[in-house]
Amino acid sequence: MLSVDKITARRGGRVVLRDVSLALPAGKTLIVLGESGAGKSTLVGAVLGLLPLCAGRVSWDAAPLARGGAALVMQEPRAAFNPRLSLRRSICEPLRAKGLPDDPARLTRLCKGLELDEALLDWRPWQISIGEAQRAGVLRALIAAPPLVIFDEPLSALDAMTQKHTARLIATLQREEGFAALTVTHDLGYAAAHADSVAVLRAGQIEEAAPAAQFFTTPQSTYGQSLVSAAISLGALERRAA
Ligand SMILES: Nc1ncnc2c1ncn2[C@@H]1O[C@H](COP(=O)(O)OP(=O)(O)OP(=O)(O)O)[C@@H](O)[C@H]1O
Repeated sequence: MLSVDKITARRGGRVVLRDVSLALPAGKTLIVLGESGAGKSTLVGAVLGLLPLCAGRVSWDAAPLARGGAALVMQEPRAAFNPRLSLRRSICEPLRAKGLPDDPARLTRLCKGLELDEALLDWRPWQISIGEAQRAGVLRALIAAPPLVIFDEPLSALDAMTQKHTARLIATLQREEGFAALTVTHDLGYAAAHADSVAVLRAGQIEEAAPAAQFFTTPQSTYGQSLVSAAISLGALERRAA
């Protein structure tokens, strides 16, 4: 279980996360919603241990989150890859970082799950489509079987059809692999379809945290209510309503 306990973090001398607490059980999906500048990327950096904390603690099963214990899937699919290296080389890098041998059987299984032609792995990242690069990024995140995967706006660079397809593949793999997913997004439709729980971040603080079913039917905070009603009027919550 991921526990984020009252963390406070600064950027450029300014406090941009204050007293943030979150809990995410193994195998579940917690979606953090928030407008631009709310502190979502800072939260991701803090959970990954990339930013020093002014206060608080991030732990997995009550111990500090180990190096390699969390993997990141970034918004810009090709950013995860060194353009000079084959995808295969970059994808297997998390195994090498953990001192593990390459695992061709697992690579083949994950490629199948992500509907990614394994032959593409010998190409460079700029030679494949954005949708393929995004799935290759998910493959790289999962290859060393981290207990926690952080998705930072994972689908926003994709067109609507590719978004739906990739989201479905990720959800199936999550059921098979059992990783916890911490996903930050602006996309309430995605959150309604995939979250077990939701946290709303606003100006660096948690405005509301609730099980997804509760949040989308009876949001408690004024900001949560405005998010849900805006999403309903834009038709982004159709799937949950259906
Ligand atoms: N390196 C930095 N130096 C100073 N301030 C920063 C730095 N990085 C981020 N900030 C500020 O911290 C606040 C939170 O930024 P953050 O990137 O975490 O927000 P976000 O919710 O991820 O936004 P977006 O959705 O636009 O990516 C913002 O006000 C931002 O301007």
